[in-house]
Amino acid sequence: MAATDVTAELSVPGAIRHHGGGSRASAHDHHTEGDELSVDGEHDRPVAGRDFYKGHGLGNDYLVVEEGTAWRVTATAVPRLCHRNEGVGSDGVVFVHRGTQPPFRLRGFNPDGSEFERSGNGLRIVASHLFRTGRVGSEPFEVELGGDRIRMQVHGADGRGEYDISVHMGTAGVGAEAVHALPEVVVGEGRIELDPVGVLLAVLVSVGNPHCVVFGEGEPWRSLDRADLDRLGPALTAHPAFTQGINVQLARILATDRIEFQVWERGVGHTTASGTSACAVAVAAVASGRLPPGEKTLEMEGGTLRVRVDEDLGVVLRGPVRAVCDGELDAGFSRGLGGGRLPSPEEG
Ligand SMILES: N[C@@H](CCC[C@H](N)C(=O)O)C(=O)O
Repeated sequence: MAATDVTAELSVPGAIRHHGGGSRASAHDHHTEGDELSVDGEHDRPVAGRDFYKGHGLGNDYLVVEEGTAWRVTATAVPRLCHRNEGVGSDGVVFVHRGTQPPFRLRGFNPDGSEFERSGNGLRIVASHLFRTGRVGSEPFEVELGGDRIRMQVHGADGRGEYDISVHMGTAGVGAEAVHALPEVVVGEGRIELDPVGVLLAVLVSVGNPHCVVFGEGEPWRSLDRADLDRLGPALTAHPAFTQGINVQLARILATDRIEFQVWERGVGHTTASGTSACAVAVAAVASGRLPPGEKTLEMEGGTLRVRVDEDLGVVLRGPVRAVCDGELDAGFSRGLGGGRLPSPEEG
C-alpha cells in the first residue's frame, strides 16, 4: 500500500480539549450480580476486592484487581487508586472477572477513569498474574477485552519475577474510519509544520484501540525531542476529529527492522512504553509502505518490544513483564473509593 493511501492530514489546533471518554466506556454492558449500590450513576462499572497485583512492561505499570465486593471501579475511584502520591500509583488498572478457566473476562481503565479497549502491556501483565497464581501455564490461552477474544502465551518465567509474554493482537485497521475519526480528517499527503503547530501527516491505526502515528523523516523530529511530544500529544489526543480520543506516537525509522518512538497515551499522558503503541507504529510503517512486513524491534524510552506484522496486518507483540508487588488496599482507603457492597453468604 502506498503512503498516500493511509496518511491523514490533520489540522492541529493550539487549544487543548480534555477528552471525556464517556462514549467508549458506555459501549460495555457488563453487570456484576448484586451491584445495586451506584456511584456517580456508573451502574456498568464492576466491583473489585481489596487485593491487587502490580507489574510493569518497560515502566508502563498496571494494577490488576479481581472481582469482589469492596469498591466500584468508577471514573472517580480509578484516578484515586492510580494517583502516584495518594494512591498505589499506576498507568492503568485491569479488572479480572471471577473465573478459574480461560477465557478470562477483563476490563481496562486509564488513570483518568476512562475505559480502554486494548492494552498490550496491561494484557501481558494480567498474563503474568494468571501464571503466578497458577491459573494458566505455558500453553496459549484466551482472554476477552473490549469485545474481542485475544490469545496470549507465557513463554518463560525466570523465577525472579521476570516473564516473557506474547499477545496476538488480531488484524490491525488503518485509516480514519478505523479510529472513528470524523470526516474533517482529510486523507491525503500533508506537511508537518512544527511552530506554530499547523498541519501534520499521520497514519491512523487501530489495534483494538486508536492510534495516531507521526513519522519524523525530516528535521526536527529526527531527535524525538520530548518537548514535541508534550506539545503535540495533548493537542492530538483531544483533537475534535478523534471522537474516541487517540494515542499519539512520534516515530523514527532506524533500519528495516528497527523503529524508535515516544508515546503520549489517551487517558494517561506521557508513558515510557506502550504495547499497543508499539504494534501501531510497526503497522503504520508497513501499511504506509515505509517498511516491508516482518519482525520489528520497537525502541521506546523504557526499552524494546518485538512486533511481527504480517502482509495482511495481523500483529503479534512480545516482550518482558516484571512483577513488582501484590498487596491489599487499606480498608478505609478502599471504602473511600466507594461503591462497595456487603458480600453475599456464598462469597463470605
Ligand atoms: N499502555 C497501553 C495502552 C493503554 C490504553 C490506552 N491508554 C488507550 O486509552 O487506548 C499499552 O501497553 O498498550
